[in-house]
Amino acid sequence: MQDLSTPISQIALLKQKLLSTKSALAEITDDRNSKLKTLVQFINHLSLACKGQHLELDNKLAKLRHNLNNFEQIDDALPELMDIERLLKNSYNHTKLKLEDSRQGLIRVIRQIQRVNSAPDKLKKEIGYAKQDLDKPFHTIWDYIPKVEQLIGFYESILAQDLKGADNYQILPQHIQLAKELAQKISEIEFRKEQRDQVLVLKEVLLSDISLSSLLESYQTVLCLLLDNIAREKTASEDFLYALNDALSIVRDVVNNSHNHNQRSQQIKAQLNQEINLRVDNADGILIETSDLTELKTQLTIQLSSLRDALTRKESLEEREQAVLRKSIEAMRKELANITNEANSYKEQLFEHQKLNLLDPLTQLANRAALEDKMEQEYRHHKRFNTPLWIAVIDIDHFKSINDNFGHSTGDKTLQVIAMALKNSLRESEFVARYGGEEFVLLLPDVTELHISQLLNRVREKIKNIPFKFKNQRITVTLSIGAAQVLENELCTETFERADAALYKAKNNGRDRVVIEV
Ligand SMILES: Nc1nc2c(ncn2[C@@H]2O[C@H](COP(=O)(O)OP(=O)(O)OP(=O)(O)O)[C@@H](O)[C@H]2O)c(=O)[nH]1
Repeated sequence: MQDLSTPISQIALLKQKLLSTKSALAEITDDRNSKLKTLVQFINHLSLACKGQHLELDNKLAKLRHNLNNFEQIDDALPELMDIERLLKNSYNHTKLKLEDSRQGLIRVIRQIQRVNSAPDKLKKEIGYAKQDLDKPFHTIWDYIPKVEQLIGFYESILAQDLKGADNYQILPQHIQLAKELAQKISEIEFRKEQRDQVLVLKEVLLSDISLSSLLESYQTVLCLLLDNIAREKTASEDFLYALNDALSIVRDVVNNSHNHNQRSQQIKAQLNQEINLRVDNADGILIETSDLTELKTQLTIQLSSLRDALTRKESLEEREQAVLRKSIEAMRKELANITNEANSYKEQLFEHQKLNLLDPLTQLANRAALEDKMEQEYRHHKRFNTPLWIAVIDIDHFKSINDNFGHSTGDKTLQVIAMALKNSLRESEFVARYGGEEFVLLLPDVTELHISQLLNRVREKIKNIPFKFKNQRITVTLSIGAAQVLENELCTETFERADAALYKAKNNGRDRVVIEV
């Protein structure tokens, strides 16, 4: 009998082996599935990461994602994976080239930023470090983006810095000088009453810490004010011309009417004269031809009556003529009177304007233009009669500190008081003008060398003794004065320069003094 235990045990063994093989297979399948799942996830993430960079790569990844579920083995995906690997490699090389281009671009930009002088030192240092950082190549786009952000930051800082100082940034000494000159010019121009407040504010702006934009605005405002005045003057001239034209048209019509009327009267008069002559001739004929006295009387009475009638008509014609003539003359006289009035008021306006153009509006002293006229006049007189003529240039000492400490309008009032005092300290024949700012000029004819110093020191003392009180503070205002006499063969502009040089000496020697140039 055969031993049955062996096959049974073999079957059991085989069964066991089968079971363990099954479980190994299940393990392998699980492992494969889990790897496939990981691969699918990886491909998904890769697709997402690469999306939009390379169309072919996008398509290949999408296809692989789809096929992975159908592959029996991962190995089946190998050809596609290799293909994708090739594409990824190409894409990486391309990106590397692009990144290198961008790095060079950033180096160029940073060099430009380094040229901006207005950047503060700290920022310049940071820019220098950033430039050194750019020496290393970029590996990914993430190396590139922070650098771009850094550069934008530099630009922002520089821009903010420039904008902060933009208003004052470009104000240069020559702009401040321009502002001062404009302030002086508008002080010399006579503006209309309603413009004066605006001009005062403008002057205040021009003489304080002015920005470039305010300077430009001030120029624009002055220009507008002047254009407005020119337009008004033009309108006034036009009005006058229209009035003149109207008056002339009326006079022309009157003359034409009276001429036409006169012609008609002449014709009627000629007819009347003819008629009168005819009546006289008739009377002559009747006298010769008629011998019968009664008949003669009758005929002559008829002729005389006609004659009287003609004469009466002639007389009334002449009266009418006279009346028309009187009316014409009256109309013309009236128009003439109107136009004379218009012309007078226009002349007055012009004269006032001319006068105002020669006056300094703030101090009401003669202005620089008037000084030049007067200087010419005095110079001619001096040449003709060989009389002495002195020019003195006066400058208020430390006037800026009055403006700075007490305000511009106090400065203006001080100028007005000093101007009045200067005017009052001179004789009728002497002349004072505001030359500009805080400078005045005196023309002093007929003063001897002996007396000039005395005269000018008296003026200086007079101003020094004015009890100015600003903000409850007693202030003494002093003058420096330089003077020179017109020499033989010297132009008065040359004398002026010598007087100005003397003033300079007076300032340098300590102010509050008179220096006579000899
Ligand atoms: N209030 C006022 N100030 C004026 C006018 N014109 C000029 N100024 C001011 O006069 C001052 C002149 O100043 P500076 O030329 O420096 O001379 P200063 O302060 O008088 O000093 P020294 O002449 O050296 O003694 C400036 O501050 C001008 O703004 C004006 O019409 N009104």
